[in-house]
Amino acid sequence: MLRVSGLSCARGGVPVLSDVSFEVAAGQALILRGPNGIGKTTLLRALAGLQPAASGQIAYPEDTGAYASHADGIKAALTVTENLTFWADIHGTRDLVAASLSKFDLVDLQDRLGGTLSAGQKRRLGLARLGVIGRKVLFLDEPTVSLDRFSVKLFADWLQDHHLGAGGCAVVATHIDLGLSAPELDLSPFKAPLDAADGADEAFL
Ligand SMILES: Nc1ncnc2c1ncn2[C@@H]1O[C@H](COP(=O)(O)OP(=O)(O)OP(=O)(O)O)[C@@H](O)[C@H]1O
Repeated sequence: MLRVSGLSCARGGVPVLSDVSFEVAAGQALILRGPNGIGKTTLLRALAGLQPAASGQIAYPEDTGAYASHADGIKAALTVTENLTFWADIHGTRDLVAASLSKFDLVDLQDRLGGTLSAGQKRRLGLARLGVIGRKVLFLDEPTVSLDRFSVKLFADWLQDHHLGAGGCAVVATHIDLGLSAPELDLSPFKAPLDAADGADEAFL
C-alpha cells in the first residue's frame, strides 16, 4: 500500500536522512525508531507530502494519506462533537462521528468546549479525528504524547482493530511501546552524511 525507495530528505536546507527504503502492506504498521533529532518527523512530513523529498520515490494511492503531528489542532471555541463534525464534513463522513466519540472515550465530554479539555483529553480528541476522516495511509508523529496508560491502550486498540483491521496502514514515530505486533525501522543508519550538505566545508579541508 505504501512503497518508499531511496528516499532522502532535508530540514531547513540541511540533509537529515539518506537512502531510506521500506514497504508497508495493507493491514500493517511500521514503527519508526531513533534518537531525538534523527529525522522521524522530517520523514513523516515528506511521506505526507508536507515537504518535498530531496530524492527518491514515495508511492501510495492518491488522496489516502493523512498526517497527525504532535499538535492536536483542536478548535477551542467548538465542542468536542463540533470539532469532530467539522473534520467529518470536510471528508463527507458525518456518519462516523458518533462511533469515533465512543472509540476514543469522548462520549461524556461531547458537549465540552475544546479549549476546556485537559492535555490528554485534547490528544484523544485529536486522535479521534483520525477515526472520522476515513484515510487509509496514516503518518503518525508521537500520537500518544500526554496520554495515560488507559488512553494509550485505547488508541493502540483503535489502530489495530479499526484501522489496520479494516485494511489501512500506518507509519508511526513513537518513543513508547504501543504493544502492536509491527516491524520497527531504526533510522540511525540512514543519518545523512555531513558531506551531503552541498560540500559547503570542502574548501576548508
Ligand atoms: N524547522 C526546522 N528548521 C531547521 N531544522 C529543523 C527544523 N525542525 C527540525 N530541524 C532539525 O532537523 C533534524 C531532524 O529533526 P526531526 O524533528 O525530524 O527529528 P525527530 O527524529 O522527529 O526528533 P524527536 O524524536 O526529537 O521528535 C534535527 O537536527 C532538527 O534539529
